[in-house]
Amino acid sequence: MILEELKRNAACKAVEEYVKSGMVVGLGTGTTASWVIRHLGELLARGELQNIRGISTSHRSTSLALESGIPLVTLTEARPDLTIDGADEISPDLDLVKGRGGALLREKIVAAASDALIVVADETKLFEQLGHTRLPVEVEPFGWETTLEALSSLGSEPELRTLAGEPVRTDGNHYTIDCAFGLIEDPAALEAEIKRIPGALECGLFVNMARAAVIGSREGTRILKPR
Ligand SMILES: O=C(CO)[C@H](O)[C@H](O)COP(=O)(O)O
Repeated sequence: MILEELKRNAACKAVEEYVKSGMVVGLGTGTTASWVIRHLGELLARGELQNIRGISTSHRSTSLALESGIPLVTLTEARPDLTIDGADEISPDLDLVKGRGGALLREKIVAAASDALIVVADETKLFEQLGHTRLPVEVEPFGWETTLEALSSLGSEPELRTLAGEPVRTDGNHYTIDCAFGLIEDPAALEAEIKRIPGALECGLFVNMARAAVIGSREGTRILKPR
């Protein structure tokens, strides 16, 4: 089974298990979250779900939601009953690393405003400990070099995210610094340390936020709860 099928299976199961008619749903960003948006659109078109409104976490997800026929609202108008989003790493406590897709600040704002966060992923995202991939930190472009130095002094190897030699801009017009910390012993403590840096707007550690993870694997799709 190819990875894309595992992501799709997880996304469809999460929608069918957790989304009820009338809900406001936070729409994540990334390839797995895209399957969530498509499946929500299909169920709405078939009348199996009704009166769903989405709150999007990125321009990409906004375009896909509108193409899929999902009416969108903003956080000014409503709060999500739940958010379904992908992740780059998932620990047994369901702590997460997110942000490889460049939307972590808006994703965290929407997830924090939701009654529940449900993660969707394929089985390659499960780890005993977080820190196998670089931890993304969304930063203010002004003085980003000093923010990079501060992230380095926390013990990471930080790297500004670039494309064709230019800094990549998030939807909020910020930069992202990807930090190699190695294995992370205490995600909550690291998150707190990073957030003390003035130019660091938000980091990709989502600690104690996910209520469940729906995981697509070759043996089937399963739902994990925090350990
Ligand atoms: O955090 C994210 C975007 O900021 C994504 O949810 C994360 O990178 C996972 O993406 P994918 O489902 O494409 O593997």
